[in-house]
Amino acid sequence: MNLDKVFIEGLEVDTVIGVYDWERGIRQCLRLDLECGWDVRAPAAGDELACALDYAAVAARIQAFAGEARFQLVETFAERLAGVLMAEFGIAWLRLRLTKPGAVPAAAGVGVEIERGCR
Ligand SMILES: Nc1nc2c(c(=O)[nH]1)N=C([C@H](O)[C@@H](O)CO)CN2
Repeated sequence: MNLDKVFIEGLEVDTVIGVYDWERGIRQCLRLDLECGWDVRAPAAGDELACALDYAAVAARIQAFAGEARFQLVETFAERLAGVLMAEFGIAWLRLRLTKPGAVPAAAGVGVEIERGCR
């Protein structure tokens, strides 16, 4: 079975995120890698944005979500964002990788990767 994807790679957003007191009053960077299952045959056939998954619109929604969010865990951020994107854009399947750079200084990155929905 084919699974076409629309992806956004390395999107950086600022948000309030963290479990410790010192993290509650600052904004930190999260880096997102998102893959969304989306059949591209119809948009490709018509060469029309209307039936495509508009990655610019998805990126703007992620930035707005991050701007409002105040979660403690990256798990919560990922889970809630996945729900918003699936509901608002009609995405049936997605994989979201969330990196919190610098959280563990000795590591290049730490975070979570989740996969939701049906392929
Ligand atoms: N599984 C997780 N572990 C940790 C998280 C998290 O969100 N998920 N967060 C922290 C702290 O906020 C840390 O990032 C501060 O440097 C620790 N562990």
